[in-house]
Amino acid sequence: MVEVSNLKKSFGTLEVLNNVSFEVKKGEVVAVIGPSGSGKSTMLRSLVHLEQVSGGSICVEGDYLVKEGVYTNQQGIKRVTSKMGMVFQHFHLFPHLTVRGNLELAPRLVKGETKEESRKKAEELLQKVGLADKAEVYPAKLSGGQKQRVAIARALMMSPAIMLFDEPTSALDPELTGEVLQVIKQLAREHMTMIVVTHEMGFAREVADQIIFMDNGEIIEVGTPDQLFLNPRFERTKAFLQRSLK
Ligand SMILES: Nc1ncnc2c1ncn2[C@@H]1O[C@H](COP(=O)(O)OP(=O)(O)OP(=O)(O)O)[C@@H](O)[C@H]1O
Repeated sequence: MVEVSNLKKSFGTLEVLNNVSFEVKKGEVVAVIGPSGSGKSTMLRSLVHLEQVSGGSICVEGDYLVKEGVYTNQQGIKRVTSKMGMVFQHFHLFPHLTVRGNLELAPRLVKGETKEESRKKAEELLQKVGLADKAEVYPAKLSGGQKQRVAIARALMMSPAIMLFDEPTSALDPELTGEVLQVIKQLAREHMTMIVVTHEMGFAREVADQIIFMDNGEIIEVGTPDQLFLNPRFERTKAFLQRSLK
């Protein structure tokens, strides 16, 4: 469903992605782990064209965003990026809109949905993330966990084929991470295809079909959670996990 090959990206002289390649199959949950600064966010942001890569290919459902370093046209970029919903560490909600307004804006503007259509969908999704009673509330009145659940519902409003999460719980107090992880787990049970950059090792182990371990702009090891957590062959991941879990 998602094929990434030989991605390259530098910021000035700093090489941040060095020949990153991986594949995500339909319905799969892929967790991306690795030390701070290893290029995880940059890789994820590249998929939705928030970063421009200097080489490599990104193909989603057979549609290329970039092929061997050459980007498709504007229309193609829109088509590919609209297949993906992105959730950021810091929520990025519109502060001047209510929860309902945050959810309904893009479907109305981008997809031309009617008020009735977008309202019905917003109500269903707020129910799904446990915030049916917050539709008329402004983001400032919500906890971090609630804001992130709104951000997830907002991304789902566009009916993406794949959801991307960039450290969705890193900005939350520990007692609020559970409610957000529960929503992501529910999506996994519904076979939503997802790529989740995370420092939550327990979550990665429980939910992911594949774990990608990145370090220094490279994918070092890829495997199932059991392989990465238990098999002595995956030495570098294990050393990282031991440091993280201390
Ligand atoms: N816009 C930018 N300009 C310059 N350097 C950048 C920019 N964005 C990221 N970097 C650098 O690229 C490297 C990779 O950053 P990235 O955020 O992708 O890492 P990460 O693995 O997601 O880290 P973390 O877990 O801390 O979020 C870091 O050295 C970072 O400082």
